[in-house]
Amino acid sequence: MKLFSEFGLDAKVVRAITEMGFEESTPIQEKTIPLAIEGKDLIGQAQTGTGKTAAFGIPLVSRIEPSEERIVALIMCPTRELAIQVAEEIGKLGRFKGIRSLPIYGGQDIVKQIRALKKKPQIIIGTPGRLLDHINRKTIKLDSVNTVVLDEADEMLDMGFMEDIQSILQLVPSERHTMLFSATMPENIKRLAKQFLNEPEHVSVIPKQVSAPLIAQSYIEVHEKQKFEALSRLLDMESPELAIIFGRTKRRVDELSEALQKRGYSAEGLHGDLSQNQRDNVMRKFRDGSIDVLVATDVAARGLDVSGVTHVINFDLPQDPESYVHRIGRTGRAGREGAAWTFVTPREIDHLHFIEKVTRHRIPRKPLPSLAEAIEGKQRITAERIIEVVNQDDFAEYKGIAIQLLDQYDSVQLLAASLKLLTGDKKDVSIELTPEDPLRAKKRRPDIRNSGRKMPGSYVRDGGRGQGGGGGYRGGSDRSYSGGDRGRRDSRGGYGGGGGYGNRDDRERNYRDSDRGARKYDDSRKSDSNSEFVNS
Ligand SMILES: Nc1ncnc2c1ncn2[C@@H]1O[C@H](COP(=O)(O)OP(=O)(O)OP(=O)(O)O)[C@@H](O)[C@H]1O
Ligand SMILES: [Mg+2]
Repeated sequence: MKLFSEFGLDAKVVRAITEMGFEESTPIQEKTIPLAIEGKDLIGQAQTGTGKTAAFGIPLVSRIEPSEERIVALIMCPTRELAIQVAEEIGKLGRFKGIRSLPIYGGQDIVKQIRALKKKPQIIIGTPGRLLDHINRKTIKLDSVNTVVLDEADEMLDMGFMEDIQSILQLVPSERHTMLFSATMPENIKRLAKQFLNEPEHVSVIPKQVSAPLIAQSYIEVHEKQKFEALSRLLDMESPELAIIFGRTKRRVDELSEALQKRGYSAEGLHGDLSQNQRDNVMRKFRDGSIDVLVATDVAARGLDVSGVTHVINFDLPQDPESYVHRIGRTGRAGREGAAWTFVTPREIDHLHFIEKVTRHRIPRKPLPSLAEAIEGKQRITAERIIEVVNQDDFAEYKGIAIQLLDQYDSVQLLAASLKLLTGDKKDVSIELTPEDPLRAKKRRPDIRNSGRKMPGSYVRDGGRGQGGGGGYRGGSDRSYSGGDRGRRDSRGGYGGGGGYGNRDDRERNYRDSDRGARKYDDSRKSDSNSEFVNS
């Protein structure tokens, strides 16, 4: 591995990297930094949590002069939380060099953003909806931009964002340096991406499996109605430091976070219908550990980097393999280990197998945690908490009563009773969640398989391993999930008006929310699509 001091970077940038605690580059950083500094267009693919942000951030801040007063670089991200996080990292990287960067996202006061833009940032990190809004207001001009990064490129170029991205890129001079990054890069997206790139270099450090290797993956087969019980047992048994639980819809997230709170877990929900203030609060609490459990829709699936997340639980199976890879990738980051658990209802087993095939990773089945395992887990945690307090030795004022109690009762009895009290069992609070319909795998039409057409859902790596397979998922190129159901996006809250920006920048999957208009798919996409999955 190459040390950051060996890249020939500006000393101020190296100092910033060192202060961030990085010494050695990760593989994607080692490969992309020199190319990006040269100004080479590239598609960078590497597993979740392997430092793609710095892979584009370091060359970006290296190439910009602090005296520059125009916007020269644009980074686009699919969600607000990610834009904020990436801006934070870019800010740190450019700190000593005096590079000015600014996040621009929906839900935040636009007047405040306009004021911040007057400070002449050189790098804008934004979500497409709000960016377009500023462009229309002429508060952001892109005619000096010479570098564009699409973080989570496959998500950004997927149908829900394509039009916005196209409109934005049309305003950026074509003489520019463009870089795309993601942990997943389906072939059809790669092809599409080439529209925006100039002789791109493919930099791929995806070894055998697409998902990150330090994540222990398991699934539990469970009926819809047993899911909540399974979840609370799993949380008790595993006692995560921090956990993210993914639910399929916003309603699910609301109900689930409320149910968890009732049962005594410190949980809150995150989805696109919350106000930006609420979203910021939830993220802040999760990042500083004031809550242990974040319940979220796919709005939290991509890019978020919260240290201490030891567990990801898919309460509902994700719609597609990419979503699975990104969701579980919220743990097992930066060399740390993590655990990912997925609940699968009996009718969804085929869908799980599809995810396994595409991600090339067999997910072992585990039994539902028993009540005994759950209780044992909870007791262990309470005992650990007591020992922690004992070690702190800061309870002198309790010693008097302890001596009195020990005079009258047996010590084991006393401690067991205290443990029971502290463990705080709230199992008797009854919980009722609205059931979600299962995801179903539709039978693949045999003519597609035999016609020599490539199969969907491929993750062909550069170098072409696995090319040309007739069957299976390796040789394929068209990713096709759920024809019209995927890619619905929030079309409320248009532009122009002072308020009411809605959540245009988050493409959340509102499968069941009928108040959202499903976006029409264009014909080329349709003909690409074999409708692998339908959403019942
Ligand atoms: N060279 C490095 N040494 C140590 N830690 C690093 C290094 N580069 C990045 N990190 C840390 O690794 C974590 C993951 O980085 P980052 O969020 O950029 O991953 P990513 O590849 O973009 O993941 P995702 O696909 O989920 O978006 C961050 O906490 C980051 O600070
Ligand atoms: Mg990232």
